[in-house]
Amino acid sequence: MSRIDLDLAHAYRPNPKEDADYALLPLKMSFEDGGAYALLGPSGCGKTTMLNIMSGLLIPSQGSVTFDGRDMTRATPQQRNIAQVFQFPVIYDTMTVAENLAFPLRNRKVPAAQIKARVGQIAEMLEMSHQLDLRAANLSADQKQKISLGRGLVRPDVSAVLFDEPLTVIDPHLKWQLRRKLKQIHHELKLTLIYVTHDQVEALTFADHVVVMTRGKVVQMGTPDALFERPAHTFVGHFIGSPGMNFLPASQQGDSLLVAGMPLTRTNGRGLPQGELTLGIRPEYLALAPASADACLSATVRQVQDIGTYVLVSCEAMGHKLKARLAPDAAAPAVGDTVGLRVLDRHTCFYRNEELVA
Ligand SMILES: Nc1ncnc2c1ncn2[C@@H]1O[C@H](COP(=O)(O)OP(=O)(O)OP(=O)(O)O)[C@@H](O)[C@H]1O
Repeated sequence: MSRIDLDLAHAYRPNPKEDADYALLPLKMSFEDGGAYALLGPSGCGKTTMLNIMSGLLIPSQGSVTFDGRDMTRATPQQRNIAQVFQFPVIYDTMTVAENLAFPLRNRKVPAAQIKARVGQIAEMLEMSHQLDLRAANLSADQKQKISLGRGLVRPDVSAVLFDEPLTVIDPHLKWQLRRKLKQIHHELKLTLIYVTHDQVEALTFADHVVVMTRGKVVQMGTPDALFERPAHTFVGHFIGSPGMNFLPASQQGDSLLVAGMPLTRTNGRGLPQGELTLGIRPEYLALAPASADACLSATVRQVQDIGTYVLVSCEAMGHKLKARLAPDAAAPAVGDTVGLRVLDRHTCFYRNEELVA
């Protein structure tokens, strides 16, 4: 296994001039040895480009890739010793499950006894021990993709295992089980795993560190907790969470903070910079108060939805839409009620030019 350092940019077109010409804007980041990472972002944000640059399928148009300090920018996937799992199964239909799992080890001339032990271990982890002697051709698409996952994980000596949306073809129930399973496997095998997905639940359940990307830019790399509590960029606040963060225009003027044009405090204990800001507060932290409560924004309740595990209250304040998530047993307001919204709380974040400032 290796620590992987990227210091690069990539444009598919020659002579890139503006940001939009880059599939990956200049970035500098490290993947630590033995970590479980997810690359998360919407379609087209550059996840696969980054993964292919790490695996050696693509050479970056600028900069370098190093493994444990060694320059690997132009090394082939074989030289990098990387295992890759794709969206669709890559297996041999004519072989049995055991032969498929053993294949990457046989290729490396691993002794037969070690192959048997490792194949047994991986099959057990993926709950495929009872299928080892079955021909892959006779298995369902789900089961075939499990073999692909197993083949990716079977070699203990790889620099890293890269997964590109590996659960796309998996049935939703099994998907849920496999996400957890992969996390468990990571703890047991201690391999460096890098997992591409556009699904936040998949990223947050699997990874210890999530790299959030948008429009070719890495906007935050952090633990699932950090992405939730302190989104470094408004995109992270909006993209992570269900529903995403609420945003309101704010302005610090002297010692007075205006939110959506309303003066809410006359102190600046948070050390906010003067001038225009964007206030962000997650629906989980947006508390409702009586309409007359101090330091609250007055709002009208537009919708109350019982989602089962929580109640979602949609409000409108000064023309801005906000959502609050209440506990299922909390007293919910009625549609049309006027309520106070406590938008200032220790969880409130402030942004300028989309970047977190306080
Ligand atoms: N071979 C290519 N030639 C030219 N442009 C490309 C090529 N591959 C990707 N791109 C462009 O680079 C950008 C990033 O694509 P990339 O596939 O890395 O994104 P992604 O986040 O993996 O998206 P998806 O989830 O849809 O695969 C996109 O604008 C895409 O159109």
